[in-house]
Amino acid sequence: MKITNSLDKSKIKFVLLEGVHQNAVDILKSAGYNNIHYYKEALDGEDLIEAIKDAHFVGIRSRTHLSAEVLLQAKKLIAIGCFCIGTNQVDTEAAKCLGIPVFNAPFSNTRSVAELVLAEIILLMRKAVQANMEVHRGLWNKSAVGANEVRNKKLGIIGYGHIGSQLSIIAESIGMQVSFYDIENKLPLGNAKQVTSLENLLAESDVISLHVPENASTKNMINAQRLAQCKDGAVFINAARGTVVDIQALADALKSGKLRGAGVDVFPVEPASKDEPFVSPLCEFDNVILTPHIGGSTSEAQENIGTEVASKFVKYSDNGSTLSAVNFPEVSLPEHSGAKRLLHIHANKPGVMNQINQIFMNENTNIAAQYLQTDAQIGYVVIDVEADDVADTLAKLKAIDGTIKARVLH
Ligand SMILES: NC(=O)C1=CN([C@@H]2O[C@H](COP(=O)(O)OP(=O)(O)OC[C@H]3O[C@@H](n4cnc5c(N)ncnc54)[C@H](O)[C@@H]3O)[C@@H](O)[C@H]2O)C=CC1
Ligand SMILES: O=C(O)CCC(=O)C(=O)O
Repeated sequence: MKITNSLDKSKIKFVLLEGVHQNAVDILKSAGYNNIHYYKEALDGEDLIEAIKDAHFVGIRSRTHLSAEVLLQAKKLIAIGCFCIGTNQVDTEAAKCLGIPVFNAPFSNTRSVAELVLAEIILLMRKAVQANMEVHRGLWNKSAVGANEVRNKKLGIIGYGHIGSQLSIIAESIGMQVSFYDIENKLPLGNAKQVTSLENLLAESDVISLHVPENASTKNMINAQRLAQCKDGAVFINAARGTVVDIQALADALKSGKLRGAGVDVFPVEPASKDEPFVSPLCEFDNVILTPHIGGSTSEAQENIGTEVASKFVKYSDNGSTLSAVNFPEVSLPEHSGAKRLLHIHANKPGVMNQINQIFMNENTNIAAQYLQTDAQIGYVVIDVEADDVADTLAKLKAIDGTIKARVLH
């Protein structure tokens, strides 16, 4: 009989929240994981803790908040998957210190966001958003005043990453002149130009679009002072994160007529479900497109994300690979047929690796391969051994001072 020592696949519990794409479920099932608990909505508070307290893998989108306190209650958690780009809804540092890698899908919905933004730019520049509201109310106000083509207009992109750079290309293809501001030096695509002053970008652009992540440097990056620096009559788009813009300052800039209009997909506080009402000072404006954080919500994007993140779960569960984890030492591993694979996550302090290797020396076990990556806080070592039964070895590894997690793979 083949001894495996590892957890039976049927016992590995996956909790998928926020209606992630069916592809994710299919991929897990085809890899032999059938213990899948699927929720259409986000969960919070006690409901969230109850759902994930004995889960090994948790998949979320942007609405579920996994704080350090919540993670501490999920004692069996092996990995988290954000079925989106942003990982700001997870305390990724706390997860790392608990030995939990966080995976995401860094590209799969970027085209969808860029397309939505482009559509909003055209509609807002044409005043078609107000026109739509007026016609719905029975008002036939046929006018060219304040309506413009986007051809030859200046688009200023803040954050020239995966989304900003794609927007740059498609906006240029319809004749816009693109400049961008980014804290990093970026290769300008097409005829785009990088500028070093955010103030100048705001002053020169007919349209401003934000594509930065949520972090300390971007919190309220667009405030009353920055909005005052914008060109009169500019269009303003935020499909990045709600915390990047002072929402009251944006409402004031719309009320005063400083801005021609805005497209806003993300908000400082977003309802956790469709049962909660949406409240915002932006609701009163006809010249503002408000969308419920749907920048990445297309069939194409969700299907790709479902495949990408579920595949990362399977890879980590079956093989131990942490490639592309956002918070964890990255190890890309070959197959381990013919060997038992032990995974050990530990505090990165002197002596731990010595103790690990000592165990194998004392047992006289042949190490077929060893892979180690560390960062300032943790070390992740993967050891392939030629042995049938590693239950004792695993117990000894778990007993080493500084061990965060240890497991053996199928
Ligand atoms: N509305 C939606 O449904 C979606 C929203 N997003 C949001 O869009 C953000 C951007 O996505 P990607 O382009 O894929 O990210 P990315 O990481 O590829 O690009 C972000 C860019 O912002 C730059 N940046 C960071 N801090 C900055 C600062 N203080 N000033 C100027 N530039 C700064 C970075 O250097 C990088 O080039 C995500 O972090 C996410 O929050 C992403 C997908 C869907
Ligand atoms: O579609 C989602 O759930 C979130 C999209 C998003 O904001 C992201 O990918 O960062």
